[in-house]
Amino acid sequence: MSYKFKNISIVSSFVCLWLASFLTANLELIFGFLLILSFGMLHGANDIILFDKLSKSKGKLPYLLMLSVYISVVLLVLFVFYWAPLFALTIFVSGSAYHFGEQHWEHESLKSTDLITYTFYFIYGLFVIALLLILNTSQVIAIVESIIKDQFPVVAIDYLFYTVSISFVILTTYLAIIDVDFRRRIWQELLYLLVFAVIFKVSSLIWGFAIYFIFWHSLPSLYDQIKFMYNGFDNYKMLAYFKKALPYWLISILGLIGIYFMFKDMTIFNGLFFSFLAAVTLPHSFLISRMFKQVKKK
Ligand SMILES: CC1=C(/C=C/C(C)=C/C=C/C(C)=C/C=O)C(C)(C)CCC1
Repeated sequence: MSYKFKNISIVSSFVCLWLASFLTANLELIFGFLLILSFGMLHGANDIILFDKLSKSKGKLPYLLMLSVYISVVLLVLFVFYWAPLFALTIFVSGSAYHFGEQHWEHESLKSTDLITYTFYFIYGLFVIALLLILNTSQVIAIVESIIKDQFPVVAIDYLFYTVSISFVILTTYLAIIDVDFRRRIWQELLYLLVFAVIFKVSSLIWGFAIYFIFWHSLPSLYDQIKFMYNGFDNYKMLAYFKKALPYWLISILGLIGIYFMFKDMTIFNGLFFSFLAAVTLPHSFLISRMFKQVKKK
């Protein structure tokens, strides 16, 4: 993550942690969804424009073609969620893990092979997700069971957490041995992980997820995307990004409001919401990874 953002992320996290000390569970849920639906969704709302920008370097693609490819991928993921939900959930969590890790570490240019670097992105992201899940097991189980429409054992989350923790310790130790810069940074990064653990433990699942997702992922990603799309960052460029994103964002919000009023049950809504999030996250993770690679080539 660009270091410009670290201070904003840390201060915002502590403000939200302080809020958690007196907000009721219901208010945490409302504010959590407000954050996810605003900045969280916004950071993915320009994916089609990003697709355009990434493909332009190779030759122009018609807008309708890109839109159709994008919608087909989203529908395909939703279809897999319907037919093989556990498989789809596993792919979603794995893709998200890589995506979180890449956003967090991309700016650090680790001095290792591509394979180790990409594996580290994945394991770091999965460690953050596993931490969130193991500190909120009962709420997670309710949502996962609503997605897979079957029982889900708590031990699966325990196994995930312990396996990922061991892999994370091994990889981190290895990188600390071979890379001096990484060795210098790692204490600060471990401290952030401790802050995440406190946030996830004290907050409800959605509030804890929202704090990480917005302040440690979406805002830094928005900054990187604006810099990439407009060759720099200032208030005008930010506004231009928001204007472009507005129609896509509105369509998604209206769709989700529709789903909420169709079911009016928070557990079913959570299940559908995460399936929807997964359907847009997989193409999003792919596009952002391509964006980072293109920036590196420049
Ligand atoms: C919190 C949570 C889950 C994981 C959500 C993830 C991993 C979201 C990732 C979103 C991304 C990466 C969005 C785009 O940038 C589960 C496992 C569904 C269970 C219920 C609670």
